[in-house]
Amino acid sequence: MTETVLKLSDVAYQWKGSGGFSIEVPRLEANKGETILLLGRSGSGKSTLLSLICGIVLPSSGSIEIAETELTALSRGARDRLRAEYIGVIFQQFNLLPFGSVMDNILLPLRFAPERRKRAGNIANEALRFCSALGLPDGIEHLSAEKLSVGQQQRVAVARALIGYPPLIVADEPTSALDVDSQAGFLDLLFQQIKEHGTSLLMVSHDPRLGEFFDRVINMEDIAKVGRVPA
Ligand SMILES: Nc1ncnc2c1ncn2[C@@H]1O[C@H](COP(=O)(O)OP(=O)(O)OP(=O)(O)O)[C@@H](O)[C@H]1O
Repeated sequence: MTETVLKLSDVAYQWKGSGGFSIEVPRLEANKGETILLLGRSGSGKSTLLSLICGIVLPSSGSIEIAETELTALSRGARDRLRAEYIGVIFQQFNLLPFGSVMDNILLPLRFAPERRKRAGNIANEALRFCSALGLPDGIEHLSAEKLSVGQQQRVAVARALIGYPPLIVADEPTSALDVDSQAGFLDLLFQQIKEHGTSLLMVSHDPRLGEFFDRVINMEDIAKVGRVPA
């Protein structure tokens, strides 16, 4: 039987306030090991959908299951723990702690996720293994994140998302700052790592050219109905 890592049914959400953006997603699923590119124009609700999937905001109705756990039934603290255990997140701006070392940054999600920490084994060795697999230079683990180039920050963000092998990686336009060649190189590295571990990937972009790298391409307009709450 196919394992479902992510399952949304009849999800509805609206940002507060008059004229607030509203979104309805009848159905979205990701299977174990599946890579999905979610395409949509600016303002189509891609980041809002990722915030729902990550449990940062709660839908007003509907169901969101992560690794077969119903996210909407959990308290805020329990949702944060679920996210830390089961989802590796790569943000658009990478969100590294600027004064933390590369090692601190990579190990950060494990602080809040005891199971994931256990899965990672020897965590310092794992962090170094990811640095090397992602083409980062030896010794970089001691540098503070603010001293890194954009490309290096991006690789550290990937190592941080992958450590401890969460079953789902959620990435919000991680290639938007890169030229086309660097984008392909970045996706190669990311895919090598996730394919080895049967990790699922949901990546958001507005660039349809990236579609060839993914098992499935989904357009926001095909899965979501969006609008504005009348003022
Ligand atoms: N924190 C927030 N508070 C209120 N409204 C918000 C908030 N974040 C997003 N929105 C609303 O949701 C709409 C959709 O934004 P969202 O960031 O989800 O789209 P997107 O498809 O990710 O866009 P982009 O490609 O430009 O990042 C926006 O037009 C905005 O009005």
